[in-house]
Amino acid sequence: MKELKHLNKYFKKYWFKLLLGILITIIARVFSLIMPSYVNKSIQAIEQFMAKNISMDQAKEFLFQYILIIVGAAILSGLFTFLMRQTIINVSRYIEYDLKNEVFDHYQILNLNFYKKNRIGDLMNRISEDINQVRMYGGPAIMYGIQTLTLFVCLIPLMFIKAPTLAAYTLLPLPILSVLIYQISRIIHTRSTKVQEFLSTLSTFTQESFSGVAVIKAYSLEPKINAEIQDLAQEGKDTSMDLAKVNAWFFPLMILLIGISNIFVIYIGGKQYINGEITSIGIIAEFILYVNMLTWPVAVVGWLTSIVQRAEASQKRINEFLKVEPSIKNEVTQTTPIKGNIEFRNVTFTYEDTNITALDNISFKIDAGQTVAFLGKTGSGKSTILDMVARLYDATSGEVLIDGTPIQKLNLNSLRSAIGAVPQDAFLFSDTIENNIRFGDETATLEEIKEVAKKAVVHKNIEGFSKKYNTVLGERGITLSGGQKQRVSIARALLKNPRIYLFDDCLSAVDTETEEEILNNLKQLSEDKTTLIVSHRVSSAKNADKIIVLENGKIIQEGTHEELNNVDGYYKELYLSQLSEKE
Ligand SMILES: Nc1ncnc2c1ncn2[C@@H]1O[C@H](COP(=O)(O)OP(=O)(O)OP(=O)(O)O)[C@@H](O)[C@H]1O
Repeated sequence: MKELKHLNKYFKKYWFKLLLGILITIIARVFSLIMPSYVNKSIQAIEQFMAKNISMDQAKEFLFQYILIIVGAAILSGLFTFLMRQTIINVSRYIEYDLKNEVFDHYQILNLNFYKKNRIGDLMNRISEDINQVRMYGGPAIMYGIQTLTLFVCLIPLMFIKAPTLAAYTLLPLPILSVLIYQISRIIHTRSTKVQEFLSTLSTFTQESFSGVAVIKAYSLEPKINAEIQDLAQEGKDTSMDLAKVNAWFFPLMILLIGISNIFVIYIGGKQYINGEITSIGIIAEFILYVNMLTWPVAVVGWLTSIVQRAEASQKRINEFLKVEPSIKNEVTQTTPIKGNIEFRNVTFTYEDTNITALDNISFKIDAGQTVAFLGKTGSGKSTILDMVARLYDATSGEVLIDGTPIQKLNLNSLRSAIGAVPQDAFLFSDTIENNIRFGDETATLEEIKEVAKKAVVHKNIEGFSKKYNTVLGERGITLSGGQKQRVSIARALLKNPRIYLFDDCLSAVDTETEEEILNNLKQLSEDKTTLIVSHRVSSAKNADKIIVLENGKIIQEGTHEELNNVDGYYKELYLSQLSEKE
């Protein structure tokens, strides 16, 4: 129960509803207890009439009264049962909602490293399936727990007062039932976990098959995929059959044990009646009803134990993630305006997971408003520099300064709001093109969106779609070409109108003419903004105020296009080779 303590704050938050729910549960159970004793009384009235102790009219009157009480109690018990679900189950839904928000908010503050270490499927499972298991503890477990407790506390003493020997025999098989249900629940749990795991494997496999359908078709992999799916389906069938087998035991066992208890009541009760130890057959009827009322709660004791165990295991998995501290924290509460001066002072950065030193003692300065291009072979550390400016990572040693202040001393939101980043692999959401661009500025009008799309040279493409800016992208909509995606992504950054632009190789998929046009537009728009451009093309870099060439995380060349073109080295070679390619 240690892990489930995490939920106490939510129980405190909803204490009133919870308490009300518990009270209502008790009332609902107490009303349901009225019926059996009035069934007993009704039979006794008939016995009295048969023994000619009371007249027909008196018997009818008694029966009428008792039936009214039984019906009244049943209605009230039903009404309170309804209210019980409305309170306790609602509380569990509120807790589920709060917990999902808590986990999601926490996911959002965690850094990229966290997402690299954990699989998306696992993140999703913890926020959906695990929270659902925990909800079972916060709602149904409490509700059935209180119900069972109330029933035990009220009913067992009542049974012993009415007929102690009969009570003892009636209750005898019930603990066995509880233990059996507990054992079965445990087996069901293990097997259903296997089914869940299988479903997760199956959905990952099918999702990948659909996403990679183009590759599958191009390489004629259909037979191979079909064979794999068949193996998976066979495995799925086997695990589901295992579960079905054990599930099939649940109700027959309950019915068997109820049957045994009923036989005890009839046999022992009958003998006692014959011996004159109990006065009326009504008591036997009353006890049969008690047995049936007790069976489910007794079974529930076993079931509840397994619910609590599952919830504990799930909460443990949730807590594992909740305990992960973000390595990049916002330590500054007041906003910090950003001008756009950037300085790297002896910065070294090693990726934790791969141990690759992407930047090795790098130093450079960029003044606000300058445009700087980063060139270098693949894997030389260019993207890492941009990620560090956006503080997606902190330096392993050395310092990154923005406007002369160490980056850690800036408000993280102020910093990120001042940055318009276009990543290497532009990501667009399954939404309209208009909304995808609007991410840059939620308040922008369609006209403003069109304006930036024109600057990113994608407006004409968008106008070419039948639904224009209303065209839905992604799974349910059309797929943009690589170059169109990049340009929509640039439009999004332009709309943000930030102090610092980070363009990470974002023109790689557009032809050189369009690249030229976009670069000219960017030049005008980013006149007073600090602009960092990562590229493999000299054409994207040559107009920059400064060009930095990297190799294995070190700066090997630095200067303007003219300066670097006058010395032998990486830049000049690249320029000449790209020039001859163009010709
Ligand atoms: N998230 C990451 N986790 C671990 N290692 C990484 C990560 N990102 C990059 N690296 C490694 O760091 C080094 C520098 O990568 P980086 O992406 O900065 O290079 P790049 O110059 O931008 O390359 P490209 O031109 O291919 O985009 C590479 O060796 C790469 O494998």
